[in-house]
Amino acid sequence: MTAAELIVDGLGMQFEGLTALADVTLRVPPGEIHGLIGPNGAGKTTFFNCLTGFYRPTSGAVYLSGQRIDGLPPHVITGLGIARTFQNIRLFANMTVLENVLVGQHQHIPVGGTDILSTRRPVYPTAVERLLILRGFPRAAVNGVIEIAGAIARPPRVRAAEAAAVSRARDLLAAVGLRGRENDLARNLPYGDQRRLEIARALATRPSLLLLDEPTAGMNPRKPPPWSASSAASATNSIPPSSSSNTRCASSWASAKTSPSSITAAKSPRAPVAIQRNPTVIEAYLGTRAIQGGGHAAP
Ligand SMILES: Nc1ncnc2c1ncn2[C@@H]1O[C@H](COP(=O)(O)OP(=O)(O)OP(=O)(O)O)[C@@H](O)[C@H]1O
Repeated sequence: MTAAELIVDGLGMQFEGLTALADVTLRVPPGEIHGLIGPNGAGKTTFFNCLTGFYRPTSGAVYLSGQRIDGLPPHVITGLGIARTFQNIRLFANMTVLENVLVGQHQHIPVGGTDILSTRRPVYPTAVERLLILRGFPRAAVNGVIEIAGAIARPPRVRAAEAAAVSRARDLLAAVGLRGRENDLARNLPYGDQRRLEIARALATRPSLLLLDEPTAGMNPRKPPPWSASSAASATNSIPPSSSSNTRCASSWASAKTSPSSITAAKSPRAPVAIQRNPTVIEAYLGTRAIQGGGHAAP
Protein backbone atom coordinates (compact mmCIF):
# COMPACT_ATOMS: atom_id res chain seq x y z
CA MET A 1 0.00 0.00 0.00
CA THR A 2 1.23 3.52 -0.63
CA ALA A 3 1.90 5.85 2.26
CA ALA A 4 -1.10 7.62 3.73
CA GLU A 5 -1.64 11.06 5.17
CA LEU A 6 -3.00 11.26 8.70
CA ILE A 7 -4.98 14.30 9.83
CA VAL A 8 -6.30 14.58 13.36
CA ASP A 9 -8.64 17.47 14.04
CA GLY A 10 -9.60 18.51 17.57
CA LEU A 11 -9.59 14.97 18.93
CA GLY A 12 -10.87 14.50 22.45
CA MET A 13 -11.32 11.45 24.69
CA GLN A 14 -13.17 11.61 27.96
CA PHE A 15 -13.44 8.73 30.42
CA GLU A 16 -16.33 9.93 32.56
CA GLY A 17 -14.65 12.58 34.73
CA LEU A 18 -11.18 12.11 33.24
CA THR A 19 -10.04 14.00 30.18
CA ALA A 20 -7.38 11.82 28.56
CA LEU A 21 -7.17 13.78 25.30
CA ALA A 22 -8.34 17.30 24.56
CA ASP A 23 -8.27 19.06 21.22
CA VAL A 24 -5.44 17.05 19.68
CA THR A 25 -4.72 18.46 16.24
CA LEU A 26 -1.92 17.30 14.02
CA ARG A 27 -1.00 16.23 10.53
CA VAL A 28 1.41 13.49 9.52
CA PRO A 29 2.20 13.78 5.82
CA PRO A 30 2.65 10.61 3.78
CA GLY A 31 5.98 8.92 4.14
CA GLU A 32 7.18 10.52 7.34
CA ILE A 33 8.32 8.99 10.60
CA HIS A 34 7.36 10.69 13.84
CA GLY A 35 7.62 10.01 17.54
CA LEU A 36 4.90 10.80 20.07
CA ILE A 37 6.51 11.70 23.37
CA GLY A 38 5.02 12.36 26.78
CA PRO A 39 5.18 11.33 30.43
CA ASN A 40 3.32 8.36 31.85
CA GLY A 41 -0.40 8.83 31.59
CA ALA A 42 -0.15 11.69 29.09
CA GLY A 43 -2.50 9.90 26.72
CA LYS A 44 -0.23 8.37 24.08
CA THR A 45 -1.82 4.93 24.08
CA THR A 46 -5.29 6.45 24.31
CA PHE A 47 -4.47 8.48 21.22
CA PHE A 48 -3.43 5.35 19.33
CA ASN A 49 -6.56 3.59 20.53
CA CYS A 50 -8.65 6.41 19.08
CA LEU A 51 -6.81 6.27 15.76
CA THR A 52 -7.26 2.52 15.44
CA GLY A 53 -10.88 2.18 16.50
CA PHE A 54 -10.27 0.60 19.90
CA TYR A 55 -11.81 3.73 21.43
CA ARG A 56 -14.48 5.91 19.91
CA PRO A 57 -13.28 9.48 20.48
CA THR A 58 -15.72 11.74 22.29
CA SER A 59 -14.95 14.69 20.01
CA GLY A 60 -12.99 15.61 16.92
CA ALA A 61 -12.22 13.74 13.72
CA VAL A 62 -9.53 11.53 12.21
CA TYR A 63 -8.86 11.36 8.46
CA LEU A 64 -6.70 8.83 6.67
CA SER A 65 -5.85 10.04 3.18
CA GLY A 66 -8.95 12.17 3.22
CA GLN A 67 -11.34 9.50 4.47
CA ARG A 68 -12.89 10.01 7.86
CA ILE A 69 -12.18 6.98 10.04
CA ASP A 70 -12.96 7.89 13.66
CA GLY A 71 -15.63 5.65 15.12
CA LEU A 72 -15.06 2.87 12.59
CA PRO A 73 -14.37 -0.61 14.04
CA PRO A 74 -10.73 -1.75 14.27
CA HIS A 75 -10.93 -4.35 11.49
CA VAL A 76 -12.30 -1.79 9.07
CA ILE A 77 -9.56 0.69 9.97
CA THR A 78 -6.98 -2.06 9.48
CA GLY A 79 -8.44 -2.72 6.05
CA LEU A 80 -8.13 0.97 5.24
CA GLY A 81 -4.42 0.84 5.99
CA ILE A 82 -3.56 1.47 9.64
CA ALA A 83 -1.65 -1.22 11.51
CA ARG A 84 -0.41 -1.07 15.06
CA THR A 85 1.48 -2.84 17.79
CA PHE A 86 0.56 -2.78 21.46
CA GLN A 87 2.36 -1.48 24.52
CA ASN A 88 1.23 -4.61 26.33
CA ILE A 89 1.94 -7.27 23.75
CA ARG A 90 -1.20 -8.86 22.36
CA LEU A 91 -0.22 -11.88 20.35
CA PHE A 92 -2.23 -15.03 19.83
CA ALA A 93 -0.24 -16.81 22.50
CA ASN A 94 -1.27 -20.37 21.65
CA MET A 95 -0.80 -20.02 17.91
CA THR A 96 2.54 -20.46 16.20
CA VAL A 97 4.74 -17.58 15.17
CA LEU A 98 3.88 -18.22 11.52
CA GLU A 99 0.16 -18.39 12.22
CA ASN A 100 0.28 -15.05 14.01
CA VAL A 101 1.66 -13.41 10.86
CA LEU A 102 -0.86 -15.23 8.69
CA VAL A 103 -3.65 -13.72 10.77
CA GLY A 104 -2.23 -10.32 9.87
CA GLN A 105 -2.69 -11.19 6.21
CA HIS A 106 -6.24 -12.38 6.68
CA GLN A 107 -7.81 -9.54 4.74
CA HIS A 108 -5.56 -10.26 1.76
CA ILE A 109 -6.11 -14.01 1.51
CA PRO A 110 -9.05 -14.88 -0.73
CA VAL A 111 -10.81 -17.98 0.56
CA GLY A 112 -13.82 -17.71 -1.68
CA GLY A 113 -16.61 -15.16 -1.60
CA THR A 114 -16.10 -11.60 -2.68
CA ASP A 115 -12.47 -11.79 -3.70
CA ILE A 116 -12.83 -14.79 -5.91
CA LEU A 117 -16.15 -13.69 -7.29
CA SER A 118 -15.09 -10.17 -8.12
CA THR A 119 -11.57 -10.70 -9.39
CA ARG A 120 -11.39 -14.22 -10.75
CA ARG A 121 -14.93 -15.32 -11.41
CA PRO A 122 -14.73 -19.11 -11.53
CA VAL A 123 -17.89 -20.52 -13.08
CA TYR A 124 -19.23 -22.53 -10.18
CA PRO A 125 -19.28 -19.87 -7.43
CA THR A 126 -20.73 -17.35 -9.84
CA ALA A 127 -23.59 -19.71 -10.63
CA VAL A 128 -24.12 -20.37 -6.93
CA GLU A 129 -24.05 -16.67 -6.22
CA ARG A 130 -26.63 -15.92 -8.86
CA LEU A 131 -28.89 -18.71 -7.67
CA LEU A 132 -28.79 -17.55 -4.07
CA ILE A 133 -29.34 -13.91 -4.97
CA LEU A 134 -32.24 -14.92 -7.22
CA ARG A 135 -33.74 -16.75 -4.27
CA GLY A 136 -33.70 -13.51 -2.30
CA PHE A 137 -30.56 -13.88 -0.20
CA PRO A 138 -28.78 -10.59 0.48
CA ARG A 139 -25.48 -10.21 -1.36
CA ALA A 140 -23.46 -10.03 1.89
CA ALA A 141 -24.94 -13.32 3.07
CA VAL A 142 -24.23 -14.91 -0.30
CA ASN A 143 -20.63 -13.77 -0.15
CA GLY A 144 -20.35 -15.21 3.35
CA VAL A 145 -21.73 -18.56 2.28
CA ILE A 146 -19.39 -18.78 -0.70
CA GLU A 147 -16.47 -17.69 1.44
CA ILE A 148 -17.16 -20.56 3.83
CA ALA A 149 -17.58 -22.96 0.92
CA GLY A 150 -14.28 -21.76 -0.54
CA ALA A 151 -12.51 -22.25 2.77
CA ILE A 152 -13.84 -25.80 3.04
CA ALA A 153 -13.37 -26.86 -0.59
CA ARG A 154 -10.07 -25.00 -1.01
CA PRO A 155 -10.03 -24.85 -4.80
CA PRO A 156 -6.61 -24.41 -6.49
CA ARG A 157 -6.75 -20.63 -6.49
CA VAL A 158 -7.37 -20.56 -2.75
CA ARG A 159 -4.51 -22.99 -2.17
CA ALA A 160 -2.20 -20.85 -4.31
CA ALA A 161 -3.17 -17.75 -2.35
CA GLU A 162 -2.53 -19.56 0.92
CA ALA A 163 0.90 -20.70 -0.26
CA ALA A 164 1.77 -17.13 -1.24
CA ALA A 165 0.63 -15.91 2.17
CA VAL A 166 2.83 -18.46 3.93
CA SER A 167 5.79 -17.44 1.79
CA ARG A 168 5.23 -13.77 2.55
CA ALA A 169 4.84 -14.51 6.26
CA ARG A 170 8.18 -16.32 6.24
CA ASP A 171 9.82 -13.36 4.52
CA LEU A 172 8.40 -10.96 7.08
CA LEU A 173 9.63 -13.15 9.93
CA ALA A 174 13.08 -13.25 8.39
CA ALA A 175 13.00 -9.46 8.05
CA VAL A 176 12.39 -9.01 11.79
CA GLY A 177 14.99 -11.61 12.78
CA LEU A 178 12.69 -14.54 13.54
CA ARG A 179 13.77 -16.96 10.84
CA GLY A 180 13.72 -20.48 12.24
CA ARG A 181 11.10 -19.68 14.91
CA GLU A 182 8.09 -20.13 12.61
CA ASN A 183 6.74 -23.23 14.35
CA ASP A 184 7.28 -22.07 17.93
CA LEU A 185 4.24 -21.07 19.93
CA ALA A 186 4.14 -17.29 20.27
CA ARG A 187 3.98 -17.56 24.05
CA ASN A 188 7.31 -19.38 24.10
CA LEU A 189 9.22 -16.53 22.45
CA PRO A 190 11.37 -14.28 24.61
CA TYR A 191 9.80 -10.89 25.31
CA GLY A 192 11.90 -8.98 22.78
CA ASP A 193 11.09 -11.50 20.05
CA GLN A 194 7.39 -11.17 20.84
CA ARG A 195 7.74 -7.48 20.06
CA ARG A 196 9.40 -8.36 16.76
CA LEU A 197 6.56 -10.74 16.00
CA GLU A 198 3.99 -8.02 16.67
CA ILE A 199 5.76 -5.84 14.13
CA ALA A 200 5.81 -8.63 11.55
CA ARG A 201 2.11 -9.20 12.11
CA ALA A 202 1.41 -5.47 11.72
CA LEU A 203 3.43 -5.32 8.49
CA ALA A 204 1.54 -8.35 7.21
CA THR A 205 -1.60 -6.22 6.96
CA ARG A 206 0.19 -4.16 4.28
CA PRO A 207 -0.31 -0.89 6.14
CA SER A 208 -0.05 2.57 4.71
CA LEU A 209 0.43 3.89 8.24
CA LEU A 210 2.18 1.92 10.97
CA LEU A 211 1.68 2.80 14.64
CA LEU A 212 4.20 1.35 17.10
CA ASP A 213 3.38 1.69 20.80
CA GLU A 214 6.58 1.56 22.85
CA PRO A 215 8.26 -0.58 20.20
CA THR A 216 11.58 -0.74 21.99
CA ALA A 217 10.27 -1.55 25.46
CA GLY A 218 12.12 -4.57 26.74
CA MET A 219 14.64 -4.47 23.91
CA ASN A 220 18.33 -4.29 24.58
CA PRO A 221 19.44 -0.73 23.78
CA ARG A 222 22.98 -1.79 22.93
CA LYS A 223 22.46 -4.88 20.81
CA PRO A 224 20.97 -3.83 17.45
CA PRO A 225 18.27 -5.99 15.92
CA PRO A 226 19.64 -8.28 13.21
CA TRP A 227 17.72 -6.60 10.42
CA SER A 228 19.04 -3.13 11.29
CA ALA A 229 20.60 -1.38 8.28
CA SER A 230 23.70 -0.44 10.21
CA SER A 231 24.39 -2.20 13.44
CA ALA A 232 27.01 0.32 14.47
CA ALA A 233 24.71 3.28 13.82
CA SER A 234 21.70 1.71 15.45
CA ALA A 235 23.70 0.77 18.50
CA THR A 236 24.51 4.43 18.92
CA ASN A 237 21.06 5.74 18.09
CA SER A 238 18.66 3.31 19.67
CA ILE A 239 16.65 4.57 22.59
CA PRO A 240 16.47 2.96 25.99
CA PRO A 241 13.55 0.55 26.45
CA SER A 242 11.25 1.90 29.12
CA SER A 243 13.26 4.95 29.84
CA SER A 244 14.16 5.77 33.38
CA SER A 245 13.52 9.44 32.67
CA ASN A 246 10.04 10.84 33.03
CA THR A 247 9.60 11.36 29.32
CA ARG A 248 9.11 8.33 27.13
CA CYS A 249 9.10 7.91 23.42
CA ALA A 250 6.23 5.56 23.79
CA SER A 251 4.75 5.58 20.39
CA SER A 252 5.83 6.08 16.86
CA TRP A 253 4.25 6.03 13.47
CA ALA A 254 5.73 5.61 10.10
CA SER A 255 4.86 5.15 6.49
CA ALA A 256 6.80 4.79 3.30
CA LYS A 257 8.89 7.51 1.61
CA THR A 258 10.26 10.55 3.42
CA SER A 259 9.75 14.24 2.95
CA PRO A 260 10.32 17.21 5.27
CA SER A 261 7.47 18.96 7.05
CA SER A 262 6.30 20.07 10.42
CA ILE A 263 3.25 19.21 12.44
CA THR A 264 1.51 20.83 15.35
CA ALA A 265 1.97 19.59 18.87
CA ALA A 266 -0.73 17.50 20.43
CA LYS A 267 -2.41 19.13 23.39
CA SER A 268 -3.57 17.56 26.59
CA PRO A 269 -4.74 19.30 29.74
CA ARG A 270 -3.13 16.63 31.85
CA ALA A 271 0.40 16.58 30.58
CA PRO A 272 2.29 17.83 27.55
CA VAL A 273 2.66 15.49 24.63
CA ALA A 274 5.18 16.31 21.96
CA ILE A 275 5.19 15.09 18.41
CA GLN A 276 8.65 14.81 16.99
CA ARG A 277 9.88 13.83 13.62
CA ASN A 278 12.46 11.26 14.55
CA PRO A 279 13.44 8.81 11.85
CA THR A 280 16.38 7.55 13.82
CA VAL A 281 14.27 5.78 16.38
CA ILE A 282 12.31 3.77 13.88
CA GLU A 283 15.10 3.18 11.42
CA ALA A 284 17.33 1.91 14.19
CA TYR A 285 14.61 -0.40 15.28
CA LEU A 286 13.12 -1.69 12.08
CA GLY A 287 15.79 -0.99 9.55
CA THR A 288 15.03 1.07 6.48
CA ARG A 289 13.92 -1.91 4.40
CA ALA A 290 10.82 -2.58 6.40
CA ILE A 291 9.76 1.04 6.42
CA GLN A 292 10.80 2.35 3.08
CA GLY A 293 9.87 -0.57 0.92
CA GLY A 294 11.64 -3.32 -0.88
CA GLY A 295 11.05 -7.03 -0.85
CA HIS A 296 8.11 -8.50 0.93
CA ALA A 297 8.58 -6.42 4.04
CA ALA A 298 7.37 -3.33 2.26
CA PRO A 299 3.91 -2.35 3.34
N1 LIG B 1 -10.31 2.63 29.34
C1 LIG B 1 -9.98 3.61 30.18
N2 LIG B 1 -10.81 3.97 31.17
C2 LIG B 1 -10.49 4.98 32.02
N3 LIG B 1 -9.36 5.68 31.97
C3 LIG B 1 -8.48 5.36 31.00
C4 LIG B 1 -8.75 4.31 30.06
N4 LIG B 1 -7.69 4.22 29.22
C5 LIG B 1 -6.82 5.17 29.60
N5 LIG B 1 -7.29 5.84 30.68
C6 LIG B 1 -6.62 6.94 31.37
O1 LIG B 1 -6.23 7.90 30.41
C7 LIG B 1 -4.98 8.47 30.80
C8 LIG B 1 -4.00 8.31 29.67
O2 LIG B 1 -3.56 6.95 29.66
P1 LIG B 1 -2.63 6.38 28.51
O3 LIG B 1 -2.46 4.93 28.78
O4 LIG B 1 -3.16 6.77 27.19
O5 LIG B 1 -1.28 7.17 28.78
P2 LIG B 1 0.15 6.92 28.13
O6 LIG B 1 0.68 8.26 27.74
O7 LIG B 1 0.07 5.89 27.08
O8 LIG B 1 0.93 6.41 29.41
P3 LIG B 1 2.06 5.27 29.54
O9 LIG B 1 3.31 5.86 29.02
O10 LIG B 1 2.11 5.00 31.00
O11 LIG B 1 1.58 4.10 28.76
C9 LIG B 1 -4.54 7.78 32.09
O12 LIG B 1 -4.95 8.60 33.17
C10 LIG B 1 -5.34 6.51 32.07
O13 LIG B 1 -5.61 6.04 33.37
